[in-house]
Amino acid sequence: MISLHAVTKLYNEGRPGEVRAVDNVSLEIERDAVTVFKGPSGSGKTTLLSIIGCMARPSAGRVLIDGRLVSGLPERFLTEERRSTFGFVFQRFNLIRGLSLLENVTLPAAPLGEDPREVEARALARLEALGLAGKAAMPVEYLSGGETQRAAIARALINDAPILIADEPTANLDTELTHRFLDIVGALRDEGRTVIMTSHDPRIWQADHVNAVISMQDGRIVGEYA
Ligand SMILES: Nc1ncnc2c1ncn2[C@@H]1O[C@H](COP(=O)(O)OP(=O)(O)OP(=O)(O)O)[C@@H](O)[C@H]1O
Repeated sequence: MISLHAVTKLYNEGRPGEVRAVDNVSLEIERDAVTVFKGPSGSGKTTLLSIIGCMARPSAGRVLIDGRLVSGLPERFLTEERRSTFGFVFQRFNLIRGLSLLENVTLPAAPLGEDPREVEARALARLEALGLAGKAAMPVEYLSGGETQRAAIARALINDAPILIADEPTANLDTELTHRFLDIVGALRDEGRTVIMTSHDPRIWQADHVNAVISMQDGRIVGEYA
């Protein structure tokens, strides 16, 4: 269980242009489930995902992962938590130009000291599942928008992290690829993984694999259904 207690995030705190991006949110997110945040642009979804994924700290409130308080951890421990617990697909994909698709996908596994051949085999299997096996050797800057997005998904999955966090993962995908993505999400959940994402896409909110949909507005939770 991921628990948020009265989480608030202010940007530019105490300065002109202060923004209350997340406003006093309390919430429980089930493990082994797929949870989707929806809501208008600027409602705080990405900010909340960043806090859950230990990429940002709340200005106030607490975040617990399986009962462990993570919101107050020193930076060193937060980095470790981030690396061992989460895989990320963010809107800015941060793929590294000049490296091939396969190199980009295997990169997050480098600090973990695994056998590179095993990592590569796993990367190729993920690329195959996402319809990208034929592009493994291609420098990432030549990939299309939708291919880049799938590359980011493959990379997020490489470390078999228990929690996958994805910000608008299907924004550039057509219906066929959206369904393929949802099948992967369903398979991850069936393997006991947790998936938390944001989406503007009704195909995602209505998908069989999705267990909970949480609506946000102005930094607050305004609806929740399972
Ligand atoms: N680094 C930042 N500094 C200042 N304000 C920020 C920063 N990041 C986000 N914001 C503001 O916080 C609010 C919430 O932004 P956030 O990106 O979390 O919304 P969102 O619901 O994910 O939007 P979208 O659907 O457009 O991605 C917005 O008003 C945004 O302008």
